[in-house]
Amino acid sequence: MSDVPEGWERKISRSNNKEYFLNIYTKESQWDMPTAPAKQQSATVQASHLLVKHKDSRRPSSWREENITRSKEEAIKILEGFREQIVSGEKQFAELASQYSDCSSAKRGGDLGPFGRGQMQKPFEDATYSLDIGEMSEIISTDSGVHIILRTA
Ligand SMILES: Cn1nc(-c2ccccc2)cc1C(=O)N[C@H](Cc1nc2ccccc2[nH]1)C(=O)O
Repeated sequence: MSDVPEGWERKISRSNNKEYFLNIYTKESQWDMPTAPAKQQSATVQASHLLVKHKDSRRPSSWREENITRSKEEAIKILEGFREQIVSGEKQFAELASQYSDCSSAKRGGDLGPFGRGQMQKPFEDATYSLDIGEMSEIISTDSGVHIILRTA
């Protein structure tokens, strides 16, 4: 049986008895035989966010409010309040995101799913990639509004 490149482990799927390959560093798996040593950093990250839009947002409208007129300063104050409630443990991130986020991901507790570099607005991408898993960002600003980000994977 041919060996696998460095960092990969051969496994047998319990669901269909087929062979698959596990990256021992990132715990990502694939069906195809790897042809190179396993990458030690995952290409994608996963995060949830709570977005508060303002009148200068790229699209000053959301599922919560048809016409958003608050100023950026007001949006930051609102978001600071949410961040304090999360840091104190009074509220959970997903609870506040689902109720107050101006992003349509609110319906998933703010979860954006996995994404790689080049997919999200740069300030958002850089902030997420600089977080450790489980860490919450300070308030960051994009063309969409102001956000707090919780990195989840
Ligand atoms: C990037 N993205 N993913 C979703 C999403 C993901 C999962 C389930 C439902 C919606 C919504 C969006 C999105 O761009 N939403 C925009 C607001 C917004 N702008 C963002 C900029 C960066 C990251 C997330 C952002 N979300 C909107 O609703 O006006």
